[in-house]
Amino acid sequence: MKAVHFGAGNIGRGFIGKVLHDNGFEITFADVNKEIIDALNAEKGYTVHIAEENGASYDITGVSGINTVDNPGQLEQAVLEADIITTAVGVNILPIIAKSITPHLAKRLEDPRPLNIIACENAVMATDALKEAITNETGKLTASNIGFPNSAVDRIVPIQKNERILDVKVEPFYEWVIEETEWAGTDKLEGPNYVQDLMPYIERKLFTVNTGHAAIAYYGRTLGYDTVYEAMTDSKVQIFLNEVLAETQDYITAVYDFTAEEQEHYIDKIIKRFTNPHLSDDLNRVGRGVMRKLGPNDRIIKPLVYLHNEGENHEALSKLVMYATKFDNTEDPEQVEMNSLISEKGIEGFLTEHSGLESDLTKEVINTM
Ligand SMILES: NC(=O)C1=CN([C@@H]2O[C@H](COP(=O)(O)OP(=O)(O)OC[C@H]3O[C@@H](n4cnc5c(N)ncnc54)[C@H](O)[C@@H]3O)[C@@H](O)[C@H]2O)C=CC1
Ligand SMILES: O=P(O)(O)OC[C@H]1O[C@](O)(CO)[C@@H](O)[C@@H]1O
Repeated sequence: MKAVHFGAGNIGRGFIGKVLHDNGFEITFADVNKEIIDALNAEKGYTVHIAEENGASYDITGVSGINTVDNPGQLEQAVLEADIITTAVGVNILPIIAKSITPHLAKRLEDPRPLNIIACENAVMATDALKEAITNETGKLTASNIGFPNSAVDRIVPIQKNERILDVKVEPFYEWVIEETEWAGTDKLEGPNYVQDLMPYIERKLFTVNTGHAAIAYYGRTLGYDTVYEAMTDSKVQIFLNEVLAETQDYITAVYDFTAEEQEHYIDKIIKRFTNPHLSDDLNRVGRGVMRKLGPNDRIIKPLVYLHNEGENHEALSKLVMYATKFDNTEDPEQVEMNSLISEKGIEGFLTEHSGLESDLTKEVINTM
């Protein structure tokens, strides 16, 4: 069984690569990072270290790399042989990945073996976005051997520097939930959970793990912290995190069938993950892509707008919007763009135009500070 995985970064190597390897796949990583691809081709393997006391280490073998900048032609053979294509590149990059896959797809689909294509990104229904970008180029795909399951991926993998460039340290917890209805073929992966309806799982994850993380990053930075672990030692951050997650709990339990008790249990588990002393996770990583994170369907604005419309408490999420607009990671191009939009249009103009907030909610958000 062969896999092509786009994005040989932290999640690619540390999470998706490990699951595919454990399922017996030979993995070809496709990436624009020459150093990583050269190392994959030289080493043919790497080690995943679990970040806990006496944590285990797992050798991932049978891997290779394609540099999609220097050798895009090598993708053809890899796609033709693939049983699965996955991505972990960042949701904004998916249209570029679509352009890499599309030229080889028709020929691959003449082969009756099932092909599943799955985007493993932090966004609601990211595979749908990848599928749309692909079908914009190919027109409607009628082959019955192709599946585009959406998925939710959850494993904290900080930016890190290791002695061996490919090795990667990951938290012990992981969850990969896949949309069963869209899966092509009968051979499923061991490890992921397959569900009929993904929305409850993806929104619960995005609006708990990722909203919570955003709260630590954006508020923690205003208090001068650099890492999640440091910020979580401050009771002000803990209190704010609890307030934010109580609000998103109201969203999750109102919109889906999770009970308050189930959600509280889920939150407890996640807060423990945020205080893992064996991981050092930079607030700049957790807060990266600030414009994406302030988008209408992302982790802050969607639950905020819902709670506002329902007349429910949304004060902590409103403050979180303001902390996000004050983030200061000028190495992130999205931060630079946001700063320039805010100086041109003001916070009010930015939140109305970019986040899609109605003017009454925009005013309310601004007045929380
Ligand atoms: N790190 C984490 O804890 C988690 C990250 N995610 C999501 O996983 C995705 C990847 O995140 P990370 O692995 O942390 O990022 P990363 O920055 O470590 O890896 C992304 C990789 O994609 C590559 N890439 C960029 N443009 C590309 C292109 N055009 N073609 C091929 N490769 C390209 C980069 O060179 C890099 O190696 C993101 O959507 C993120 O939101 C999801 C859950 C956890
Ligand atoms: O990867 P993104 O969407 O930029 O956001 C970082 C978030 O994703 C994670 O990497 C994993 O879920 C979290 O650490 C964090 O909440």
